Amino acid sequence: MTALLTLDHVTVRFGGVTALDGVSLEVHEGQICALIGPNGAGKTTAFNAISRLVRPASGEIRFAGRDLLAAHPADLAGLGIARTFQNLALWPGMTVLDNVMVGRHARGRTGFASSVLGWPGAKEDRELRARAYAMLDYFDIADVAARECTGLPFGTLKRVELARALVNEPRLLLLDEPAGGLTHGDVRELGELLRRLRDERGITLLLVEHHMQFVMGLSDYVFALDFGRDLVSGTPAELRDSAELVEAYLGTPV
Ligand SMILES: Nc1ncnc2c1ncn2[C@@H]1O[C@H](COP(=O)(O)OP(=O)(O)OP(=O)(O)O)[C@@H](O)[C@H]1O
Repeated sequence: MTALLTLDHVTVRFGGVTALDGVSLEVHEGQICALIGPNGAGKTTAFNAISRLVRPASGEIRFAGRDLLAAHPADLAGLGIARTFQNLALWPGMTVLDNVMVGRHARGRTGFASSVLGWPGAKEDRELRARAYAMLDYFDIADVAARECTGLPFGTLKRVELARALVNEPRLLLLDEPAGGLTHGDVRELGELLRRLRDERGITLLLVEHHMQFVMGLSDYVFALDFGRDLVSGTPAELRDSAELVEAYLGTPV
């Protein structure tokens, strides 16, 4: 299997705090992988390093054979990487459709303003609109396309964020706590949806998640961090009885 994403001894420091300390991991094409670990373990920092929001002090990050640390952060969408955020990063006063269309501007020639404001002239704009609708349809939320995000149920907004990330047709999707704040039923549906994304669209997924049952039921491979370091990694079956993992979570059974 080919590694799509590789972190090789990545260290990130914030002043005197070492948030990541020589972390290494490999995500293979077509896998659903999870990054787990107690609060402050460095999971979000790892995501931020991959997304080029923070710069590692040392180490390498490679994506599809390219040195990601040499790429400009604005190029990530073009390279095929998309992400969602722990706290929804949607524009509340904009419609669902416009929020999804904004996700596409990084790849098209049509600018941000013309995408959002609907300036004329754009064959590309019409195609973008059609793509955004298709994504909303895929996520079963096409009926709220014209609604403002304000006031929509949290589970729906999570789907809007997913649709926005996917409208760029990424190869790798980074999901920061996708199950956070969802109801039991929403979590189950999300799991099915993510599996379909992998199976039907070939998208590789890396998620940061605290919901252990969700992680262990969904992932092909799991990486656990603790205090910014690699703790253990393996398939959910391999990790189920991991003493290190149980200890890291202070005795909480996983
Ligand atoms: N911008 C920052 N400035 C200073 N310290 C930071 C910054 N971001 C993260 N840290 C520190 O780095 C460490 C790792 O934080 P990080 O948010 O990556 O952990 P996490 O595993 O995602 O935690 P959680 O599960 O609570 O989201 C923590 O000690 C945190 O306080």
